[in-house]
Amino acid sequence: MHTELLIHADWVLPVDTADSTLEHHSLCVDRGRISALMPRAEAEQQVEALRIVDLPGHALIPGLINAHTHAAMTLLRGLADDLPLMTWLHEHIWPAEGRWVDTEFVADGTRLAVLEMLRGGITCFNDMYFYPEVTARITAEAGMRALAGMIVVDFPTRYAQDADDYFRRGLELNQQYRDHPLVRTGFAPHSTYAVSEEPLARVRTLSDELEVQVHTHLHETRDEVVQSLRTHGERPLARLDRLGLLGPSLIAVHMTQLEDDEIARVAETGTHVIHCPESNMKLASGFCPVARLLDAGVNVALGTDGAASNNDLNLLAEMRTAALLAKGVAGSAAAVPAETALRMATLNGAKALGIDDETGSLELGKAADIVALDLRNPHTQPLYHACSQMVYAASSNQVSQVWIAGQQVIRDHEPVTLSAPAILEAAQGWRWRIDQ
Ligand SMILES: CSC[C@H]1O[C@@H](n2cnc3c(O)ncnc32)[C@H](O)[C@@H]1O
Ligand SMILES: [Zn+2]
Repeated sequence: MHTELLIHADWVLPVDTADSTLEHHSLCVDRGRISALMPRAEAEQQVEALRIVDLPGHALIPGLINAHTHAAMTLLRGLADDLPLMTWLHEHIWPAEGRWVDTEFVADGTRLAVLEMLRGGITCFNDMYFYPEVTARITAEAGMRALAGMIVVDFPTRYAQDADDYFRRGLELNQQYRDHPLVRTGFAPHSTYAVSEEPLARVRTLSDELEVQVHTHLHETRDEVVQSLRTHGERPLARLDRLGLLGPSLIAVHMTQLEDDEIARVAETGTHVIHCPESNMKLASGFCPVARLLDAGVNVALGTDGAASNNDLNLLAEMRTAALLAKGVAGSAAAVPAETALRMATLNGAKALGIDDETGSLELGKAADIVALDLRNPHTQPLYHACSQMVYAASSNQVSQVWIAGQQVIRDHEPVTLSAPAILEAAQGWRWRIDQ
């Protein structure tokens, strides 16, 4: 058998239905797709490869999927910390964005985010930010996957003047990336408090028509729910339900406030939930009841949120936090075991973004989105269980190789498609411009 690329590793965690950990296995990659997964001994006998990558002491996992972020906000990392959500947004972040966010900001911020995410094993992200056409271009240039958000908010910004303008720009983006192999688009109305019902209804109609996902902040804080009850006499989830937005196309981010009947409704409709544990803790937003959602059959994936509320874009760390926090919230050490955390960071993310036929696991025919972690570091030795080691002990600087659709984007810890020095210099420039 001939293949373009053959990767040997000590462990392969494909995120299959059995949560397998395969020892001494090899992956074949051809024309950007996984063409075989077999014991190394067999591969050495049967496979002739153009390129062989031997990774002793490494584990291979599917590319991580950051299911909620605002990539360009890397340039606001550390600008305003230790504040609750509404103070943080209204008094710091939105004024800074009003003053500074333009196409150059989004290009430089997204490049920094893409560099950080690729180095940490993230191969795909779901983004919500101004100038998504810039985010999409930078991402495609780096060879990374993304779902670029066609954003909608009620207020005018430098990006768009009114609802019609937001929709017009979003739809242009959707057309532009219709057949792109890596970048797709989805609607991204910010929240039920920043987007009124007429544009939300339009999102519903257009997302059905275009068959795209809808990505929104929902039940992030108790205050959001209280305000909605006061103003509309309904909880935000109920408003979206009334507008017909709950369903497998909805990606609901945060969901820290949920009654039992709401969990049942989310499960019944197939709505996806994105858990952002570090952002929720930092902004003191609340705790998403992850174990209860999973028990109810809800697809729960992981996101970092933006770097201004986290303050990094590290999904390996988010996996660990999610696994630990779930145990505390559920009062059960069995809540969110390591295998579940890895699934949430990979296949569940792909399901939420509607791309699980393409990525999210190391299975035959799927795109070769592959991450190799070097587990020979002192803090990941000795090794009893590769998955547990990865979730509870590994750090993102152990990511040594990353492939997306078969293209290597990180080689020996370094980016292949991006210039790190130029990106860091641009970020430094913004730091002095924004906060002299
Ligand atoms: C319309 S572009 C996205 C918008 O969302 C803001 N944002 C970043 N993080 C959060 C969060 O946790 N909750 C609500 N809004 C957030 C970001 O600053 C942009 O203005
Ligand atoms: Zn967010």
